[in-house]
Amino acid sequence: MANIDFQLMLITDTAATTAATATARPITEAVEEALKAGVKAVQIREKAMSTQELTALAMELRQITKHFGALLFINDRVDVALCAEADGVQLTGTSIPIDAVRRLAGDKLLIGKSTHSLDEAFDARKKGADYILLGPIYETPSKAKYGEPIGPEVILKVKHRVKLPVFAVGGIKPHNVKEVMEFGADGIAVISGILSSDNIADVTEKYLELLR
Ligand SMILES: Cc1ncc(COP(=O)(O)OP(=O)(O)O)c(N)n1
Ligand SMILES: Cc1ncsc1CCOP(=O)(O)O
Ligand SMILES: [Mg+2]
Repeated sequence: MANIDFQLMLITDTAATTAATATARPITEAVEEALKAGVKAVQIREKAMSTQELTALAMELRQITKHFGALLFINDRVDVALCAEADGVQLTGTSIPIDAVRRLAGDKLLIGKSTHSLDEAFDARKKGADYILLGPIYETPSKAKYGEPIGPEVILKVKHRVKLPVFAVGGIKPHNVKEVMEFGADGIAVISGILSSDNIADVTEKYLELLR
């Protein structure tokens, strides 16, 4: 199983990010630009893709991430993660349970869990997750339907009670990286801050600099 030795996870969402003119290009190109700038973990999160499209993208990004020495995670789809020989799977609130994934994948996959509260974080640890995403910390259009963001203070509470790497997600922009890290996050996960930027390389370098 791979090590969780990254601080910045880039999450893909072509539906949300290719609408912006500056980033209207294949997702593989955008991801490659971020990898060139130093990203060491990529999560493919493509809720609207067919299984075949998703598998093809996973295979392609597997080659590219390997070339850059970066980890690859697949949102929700354990089967696709195994097929593509990804490093991990990001389980959501409606995914196969953590213990079932562990039985299926053994130590082939890191298991991340998407969590939105202290209770969910605690539960993820109890059930055997390797790390969690916690959010949405700040307002972000893609999660507006779920109500108010949870705020950065929750990170501190989770870190006190849950012995797992915690990645803050949701509205993480360069100006609030310092805040989430001060509240105890081990790292951050970002979609629009990178993929909607008109200069992916520059903004990626900026995030990485802020995390040093
Ligand atoms: C507050 C909140 N947000 C999102 C969801 C459902 O999605 P989730 O389980 O977080 O999966 P990913 O967004 O990480 O793919 C939820 N249940 N509650
Ligand atoms: C996947 C996810 N989980 C919680 S918020 C979120 C969306 C993050 O997107 P952005 O970085 O654009 O706010
Ligand atoms: Mg989530």
